Amino acid sequence: MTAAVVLNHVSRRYRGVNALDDVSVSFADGSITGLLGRNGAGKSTLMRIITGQEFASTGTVRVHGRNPVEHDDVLRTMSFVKESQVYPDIKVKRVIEAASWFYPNWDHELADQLIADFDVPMARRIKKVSRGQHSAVGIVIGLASRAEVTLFDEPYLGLDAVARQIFYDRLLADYAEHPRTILLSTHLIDEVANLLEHVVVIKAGRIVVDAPSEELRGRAMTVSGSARAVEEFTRHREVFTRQGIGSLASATVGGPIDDLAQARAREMNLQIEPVSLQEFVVRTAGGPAGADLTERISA
Ligand SMILES: Nc1ncnc2c1ncn2[C@@H]1O[C@H](COP(=O)(O)OP(=O)(O)OP(=O)(O)O)[C@@H](O)[C@H]1O
Repeated sequence: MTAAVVLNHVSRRYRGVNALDDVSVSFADGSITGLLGRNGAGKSTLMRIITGQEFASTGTVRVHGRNPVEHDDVLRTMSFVKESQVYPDIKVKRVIEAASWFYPNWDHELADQLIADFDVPMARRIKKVSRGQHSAVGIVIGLASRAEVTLFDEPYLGLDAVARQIFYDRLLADYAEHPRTILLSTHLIDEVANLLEHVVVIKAGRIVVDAPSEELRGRAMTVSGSARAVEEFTRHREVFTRQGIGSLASATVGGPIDDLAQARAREMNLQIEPVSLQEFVVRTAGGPAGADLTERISA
């Protein structure tokens, strides 16, 4: 698979802050990647650098082989939807119309469908719409632009659960018909877990996980049951966390767990489940509790 976006040894320093620290990563053509990490990890900075809104202090960025800040036509192949987007004080209808002029692959039919789906108030001034409606306008533009590289940075602040599900459904349906490179940064990890083909986790400006989602599913498992059985089963395994209440216990251990061990676990009445993507990210991008797991995966 060819790479649509390639970053090589990119660092971004603000006064006293290393927002990105020697980041080398690529995003494949025709893939949906989750860009995950804690507040302040560097996700937005990475997206701003890819879309030419920010310069890297050092390192190189290429989008389809070219430097986005030097090529206006490369910028038109990218759509960047961010929660903090500021629009001029005009009607929503005009905001969407302006976007349709900018993006060469704009799909009017899809835009109309999304406007109806999200019940976007087209005649209202953009500065007067609700928080969720503001997010919906960004989503309409992000999807209808059908840009070769589409970046969603926490795109749905204020959107209710129904509207978020509509976003996921429309994104998947349109992506299936028109594959492109999609980067999605969000804190609602379990909601998007099934959408993601690839996961990149950033921690304090560094990439600590860069792997296909499928591969992550087996990397850590939770074993639970009687405290004594959990203790015995995990004795010779790598254990990341342990919890216990009375005679019950659970432990997160490194995977995968082979068939023989699975059979043994069943005999001991233990339950084995893969950790959810959200738990996985909490442990890899989190604080001291996740330190061991982080080291293992980034090694
Ligand atoms: N213009 C700026 N000036 C100074 N520091 C900045 C600037 N922009 C970002 N930073 C700092 O760089 C770091 C990374 O910020 P960034 O916005 O990329 O994080 P993020 O992962 O997107 O966080 P969140 O999930 O909260 O949106 C933070 O410590 C932030 O305070």
